[in-house]
Amino acid sequence: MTGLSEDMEKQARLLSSQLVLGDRLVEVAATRTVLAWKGIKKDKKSSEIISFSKTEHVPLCDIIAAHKNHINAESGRSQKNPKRLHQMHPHAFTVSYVRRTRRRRRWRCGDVTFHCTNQGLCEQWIQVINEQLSLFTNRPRSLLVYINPYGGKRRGERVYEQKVAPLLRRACISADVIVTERANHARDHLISQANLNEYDGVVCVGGDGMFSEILHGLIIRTQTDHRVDRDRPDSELVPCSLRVGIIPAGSTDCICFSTVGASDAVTSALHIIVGDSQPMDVCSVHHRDRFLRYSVSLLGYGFYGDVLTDSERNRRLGPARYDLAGVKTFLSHKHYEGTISFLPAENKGTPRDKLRCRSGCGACQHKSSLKDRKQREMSEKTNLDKDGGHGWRVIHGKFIAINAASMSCACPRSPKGLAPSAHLADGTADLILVRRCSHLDFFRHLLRHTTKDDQFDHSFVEVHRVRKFCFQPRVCGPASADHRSGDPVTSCFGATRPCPATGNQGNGHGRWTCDGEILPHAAIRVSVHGQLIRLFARGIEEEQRQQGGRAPEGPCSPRDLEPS
Ligand SMILES: Nc1ncnc2c1ncn2[C@@H]1O[C@H](COP(=O)(O)OP(=O)(O)OP(=O)(O)O)[C@@H](O)[C@H]1O
Repeated sequence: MTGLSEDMEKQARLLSSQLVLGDRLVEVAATRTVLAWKGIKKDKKSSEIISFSKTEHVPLCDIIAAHKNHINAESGRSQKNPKRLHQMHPHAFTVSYVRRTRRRRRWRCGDVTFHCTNQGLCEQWIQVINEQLSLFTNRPRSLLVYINPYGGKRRGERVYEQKVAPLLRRACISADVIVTERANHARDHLISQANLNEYDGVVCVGGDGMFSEILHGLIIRTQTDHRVDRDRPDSELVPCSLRVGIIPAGSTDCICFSTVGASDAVTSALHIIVGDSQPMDVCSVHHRDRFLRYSVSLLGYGFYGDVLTDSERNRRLGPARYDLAGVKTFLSHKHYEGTISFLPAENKGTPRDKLRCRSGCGACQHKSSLKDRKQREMSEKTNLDKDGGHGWRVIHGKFIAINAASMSCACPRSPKGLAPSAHLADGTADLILVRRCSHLDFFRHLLRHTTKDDQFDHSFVEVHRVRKFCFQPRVCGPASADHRSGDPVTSCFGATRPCPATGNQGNGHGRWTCDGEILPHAAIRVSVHGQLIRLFARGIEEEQRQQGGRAPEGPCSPRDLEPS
């Protein structure tokens, strides 16, 4: 194996031989972690080796599969004389692998075809590579796919058939596909019908609304199977065992963008194939002792709740409905009065610490054990503090918006997101309180979501990293006994006489949007459940800039994914 780099030499070689790649003779070696090839140029007359070209290598964890290639001409695009090549080297195999493109964080499938004269050698290569790939136990073999045919621009089925299914077939992953026939079809099927033992993961083809259905289906099914009462706000929820893949095909693909870094079906499919795993926190939302919904991205009261309520009235306008509703809600400039109580997250950084949650994020690595969680619950119960008792803080005020983000909520329009430093899986949410302010000030705050300026650097905005929070809209008449007692949790739901809505001067009830759905109650209680689900994703990768500011092309970076 002359010429291959030293550390490759050190690794146990599985197979090496001289093959033909295009018009070059190459030395090819497969080790336990990498497939490497290096070209040898020969003098045409003497057949003597005159130079070596650069070594190319693909980490084994980025290889999708190796296949016998019957049609040599397929690989003949770059060859001067494919017909002659076919006669001289009639056997060939193609290795498909994941490669980065120059477009931001998008992955594509690359192919490299090697030719040889010997059929046995060709088959040996295919066998060895596929045997090594089968040792990656994190890769799915069987998937349950739900497609929303009406999501976004109604391209879900086409996107799946044209872009995703061929890749899954190439990677030898089987898929049972269900095209949904109504809203909540996927959720109900997961809760009561799907035989989840048959699958290694669930795939959602649609937007954030469709993902929310799958999320609810999986969490509810898991809690039911483990006899957990989800109506109790303090129930310890059991994490879901199946991972979820998101193929973006909706009008809002915020969750896909925030966990993969791109809204691209092929990129998402490749993350599923290589078996990526990204844990994610989930918020449970209750009203009194009644479960309302789960949330993984944004719980928004006031401005965002009003935008969504208005946009729902104009669904026929498609994605443009959000822009229209945004302008209308901004012009109406409503504010709402209420009390927000929250339990701050200690030793978890702050929403303004500028530490971005990126692939391999240190803050999200730690998974707290059941013992840790029990200890924390105990200390929350015993540690009294001056503000509200039991470690809770209480703020009363008039707010234009109250937002709780469990992730950055990045999207192509706001690449840093609503909560730029929020983490995907650290067991906390970032609570953003925008107090009543002038129209112009609110506009400045909104504008900063699209620029590099700090959107929290305003006197009327405050942010807190929290584990739990409650909200109680302003009530008319005397406060209840619970409210007077100063216990923030009971007082959240103690007051029962809401004020009637009074137009745009505040005091009326706003509505909460929970990952794009409107909640039926304004008084809610929210708890963050750390790492309750896992996605086929790896978080947003830092872009490696080359001179000229472009991301490098080539295979994905080797990760510490070793065959087990
Ligand atoms: N077959 C179906 N018919 C009608 N509605 C469906 C169907 N399948 C799923 N849905 C519902 O459609 C809603 C929107 O789906 P999805 O998120 O995929 O698209 P979207 O265009 O991004 O919508 P949104 O922006 O409102 O989330 C989801 O809440 C889901 O419950």
